[in-house]
Amino acid sequence: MTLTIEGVHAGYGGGTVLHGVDLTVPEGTALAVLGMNGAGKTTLVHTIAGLVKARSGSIRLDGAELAGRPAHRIARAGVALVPQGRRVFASLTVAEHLGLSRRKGEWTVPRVLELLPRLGERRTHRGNQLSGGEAQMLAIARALLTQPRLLLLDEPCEGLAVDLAARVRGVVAELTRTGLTVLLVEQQPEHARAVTDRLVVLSNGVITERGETSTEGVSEISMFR
Ligand SMILES: Nc1ncnc2c1ncn2[C@@H]1O[C@H](COP(=O)(O)OP(=O)(O)OP(=O)(O)O)[C@@H](O)[C@H]1O
Repeated sequence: MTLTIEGVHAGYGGGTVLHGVDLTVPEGTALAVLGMNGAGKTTLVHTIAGLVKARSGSIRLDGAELAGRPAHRIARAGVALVPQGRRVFASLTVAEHLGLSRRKGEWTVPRVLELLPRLGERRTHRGNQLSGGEAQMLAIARALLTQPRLLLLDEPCEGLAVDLAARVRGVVAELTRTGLTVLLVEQQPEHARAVTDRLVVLSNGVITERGETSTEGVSEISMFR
């Protein structure tokens, strides 16, 4: 499904964090949102998921307006968020997590475990027994079992060792190949380049750069703004 965001303002209490964000992620492509700490990246994905209310503007999934809908209805429309910091339950096993998240659809537990085999080996482990990389894989698995059409990933490689971060990026790239639409929040341009088609830079709640991730590298992004 294609995500189209136009003129979105959002914030907390009296403060505004997003000052008119516009972006499009065509179906089956991946867009990276880069930006410094505090730029508003998490606020943006939370606003898409309905966890933060858009004060104005439009957020559409294949033309259907999501802005103003409650989070559970946005989830039902096909939007899944893999939150920053994974948020797995310490006392639940991997199998229990998967059972809780499951909805009927093309992403079955066996299919998810085929994509993320390490989780299969860790089925009986509890959340607090998982490594950071395993917890991240579990967070992705949970999101997939909700049968998303748009996957929002908030800094999935944060805090992971280099090899595990590369594995997570490989999984994200694989998901895009299955036709999922992906919006990836990343701090590091070279990580974004490995898995996304395009990128935007968010700075103080506005998009200041837009580019394509070329094979020559993000330092030579072809600007199309
Ligand atoms: N729940 C909240 N209540 C009030 N202000 C918040 C809340 N969450 C975030 N903010 C503020 O909104 C601004 C943007 O934060 P946000 O987490 O969206 O940035 P970010 O780009 O995701 O940063 P990071 O890379 O550190 O995760 C910051 O000034 C932050 O302090």
